[in-house]
Amino acid sequence: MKQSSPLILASASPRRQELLGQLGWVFTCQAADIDESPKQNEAAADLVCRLAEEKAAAVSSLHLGESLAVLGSDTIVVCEGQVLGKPKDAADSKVMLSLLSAKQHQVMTAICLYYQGRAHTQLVTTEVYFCLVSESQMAEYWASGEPADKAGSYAIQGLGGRFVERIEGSYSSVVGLPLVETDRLLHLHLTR
Ligand SMILES: Cc1cn([C@H]2C[C@H](O)[C@@H](COP(=O)(O)OP(=O)(O)OP(=O)(O)O)O2)c(=O)[nH]c1=O
Repeated sequence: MKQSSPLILASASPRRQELLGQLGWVFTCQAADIDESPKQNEAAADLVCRLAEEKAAAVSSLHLGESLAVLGSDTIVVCEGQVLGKPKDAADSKVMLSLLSAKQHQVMTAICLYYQGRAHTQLVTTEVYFCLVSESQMAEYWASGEPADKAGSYAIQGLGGRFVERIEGSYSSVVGLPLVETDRLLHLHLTR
């Protein structure tokens, strides 16, 4: 069956592009340029949902009058009530990995499908358990270049996988796009 509406993934992330590709939907990509700073006293769940919605809405607004669907997504790491985005530098990365070391934290990914003027949003939370990470491992890891564009300063799918003892929840959500929930959301509102 033909897909009902063209679909745009509002993202510059090659990981999200690859994950959405796994689901077999036909789509194009367009990066959303939004301010990702949190509001004062904004809860983590509210922040990640708002950013996914703003990414989808921002790309939608570039296509006014066109009948298309836009999928936005955002990922944050939350540990002991602190929200971790992407690290600014090596020192910031060390602070983040020290916080995560030998502890449990949450990875929250929100997805938002913007379609026919409405936002359909879902939050997926995964529990991640880190092993002890030494200072030399933190420095070596920063030097690899991998943590720089990753929320919480690690990538489970890369070298950072060595820090992850176990997870409870969705692996693909930690990488940036929860496969089951995204497919369900798209099927609910679009046909193909
Ligand atoms: C925790 C973790 C995060 N990440 C990534 C997922 C997200 O791409 C990134 C968090 O930044 P985001 O701001 O969610 O996304 P992005 O800037 O990469 O892409 P865009 O806004 O254009 O869609 O961290 C991993 O790749 N692996 C991990 O294990």
